[in-house]
Amino acid sequence: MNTVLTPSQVPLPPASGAWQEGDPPGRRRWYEREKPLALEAGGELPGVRLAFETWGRLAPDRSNAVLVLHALTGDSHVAGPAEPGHPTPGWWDGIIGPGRALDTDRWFVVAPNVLGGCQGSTGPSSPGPSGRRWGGDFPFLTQRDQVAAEAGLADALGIDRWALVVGGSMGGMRALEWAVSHPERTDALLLLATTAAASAEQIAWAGIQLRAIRSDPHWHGGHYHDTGRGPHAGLGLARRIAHVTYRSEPELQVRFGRSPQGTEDPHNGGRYQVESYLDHHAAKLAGRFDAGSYVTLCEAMNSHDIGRGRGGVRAALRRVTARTLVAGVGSDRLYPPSQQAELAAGIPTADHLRLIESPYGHDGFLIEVEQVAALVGELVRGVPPPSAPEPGRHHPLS
Ligand SMILES: CC(=O)SCCNC(=O)CCNC(=O)[C@H](O)C(C)(C)COP(=O)(O)OP(=O)(O)OC[C@H]1O[C@@H](n2cnc3c(N)ncnc32)[C@H](O)[C@@H]1OP(=O)(O)O
Ligand SMILES: N[C@@H](CCO)C(=O)O
Repeated sequence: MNTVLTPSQVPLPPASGAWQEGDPPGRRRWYEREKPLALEAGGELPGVRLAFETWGRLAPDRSNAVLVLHALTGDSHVAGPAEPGHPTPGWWDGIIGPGRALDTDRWFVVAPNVLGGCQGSTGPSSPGPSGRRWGGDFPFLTQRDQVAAEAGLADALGIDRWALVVGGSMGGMRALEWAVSHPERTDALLLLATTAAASAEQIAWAGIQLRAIRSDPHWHGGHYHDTGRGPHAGLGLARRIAHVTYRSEPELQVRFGRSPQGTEDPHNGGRYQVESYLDHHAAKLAGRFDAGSYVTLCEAMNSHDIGRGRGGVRAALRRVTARTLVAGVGSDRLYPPSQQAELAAGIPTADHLRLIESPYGHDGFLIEVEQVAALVGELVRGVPPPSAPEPGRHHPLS
């Protein structure tokens, strides 16, 4: 039987870049899959566990469930204050909560940490079948495998269909996969700054980052978790490269220009401000994220092609029946709005393409909370209220 565990029932949290054995689990709970997960590329993954968080209460008719799917280095902590295991407030805190766009007096919001990740879900830093960490033996995953694991979580929660599935960037890939592989379980869909298939340039940027990590002498083919050292330099380099692609050229120019960092002299071994900024983001990620997970997730993103084995992208998009909004960020150079235009044109139930106005580039979908909240509001407006929970009785999952 698939099980859902509360923090006090969790026997051994998997170690990871951010969260080590013995760390307090915060408000996370865990779904444990009974059977191994059959993987798209062949083989299977045993011992699948997904960390997830929920907000609000599931209605008795289970009609008010919303699935929120995070991007590459995000996690299940979408809303709420900093807490044990999550040193920062939720990454979309302004969108989820009482009176907010996803009003938790009305909606039951579920956010899992992705399969292959390092914030409580099974990934390369988790113990494998031998009891040792998977490391470099962790299997290759696709977005479809990740969604298959999430479908198991939905089953365990008793959620037959999502009133809304929301995701940006990598989360948008999984949201789209939900709507294509489970149209009968996806009533509405919000796709932000994402694509139907990873493009050559996206694969190229991720490929360079993978090279950086694998070139680190502490990578050891992915088997570094018990060496006491990790490929932090490689991961930091990968984050620097990625972060430039996440922001826009005008933003970097206006914000940093040619300024030196403090009293440092770039003509004499010192750094420019923008270099210091990237150093900061590199160190921050290396301190909170597992390099093996980064590799697994980047490879899964590179594999993303919604049309694979489905007669191509156009045929796959025609399977979507959810009421859909697609939005891009005007200044996004990594996931350019032309990719979202393809989605909006190809999904029969999609409204016209929306553009988030932002100088921040791809990260605009994380930063422009008010505009994202307006899009969520547009999708959920008009949905009849779910049946109210009986006074004094809480659903066991809420
Ligand atoms: C720790 C966690 O659990 S994070 C939560 C999960 N993570 C995610 O969801 C990933 C998604 N999030 C992100 O990618 C990012 O955090 C974003 C997009 C939300 C950040 O966007 P912004 O708010 O615009 O941050 P910005 O790019 O301006 O960076 C600010 C940081 O740069 C630092 N900084 C700014 N200029 C400089 C400089 N010249 N030198 C060094 N550091 C600098 C700031 O001090 C600040 O540091 P802090 O974040 O440690 O407080
Ligand atoms: N900066 C974000 C967006 C990636 O698409 C992240 O690190 O998850």
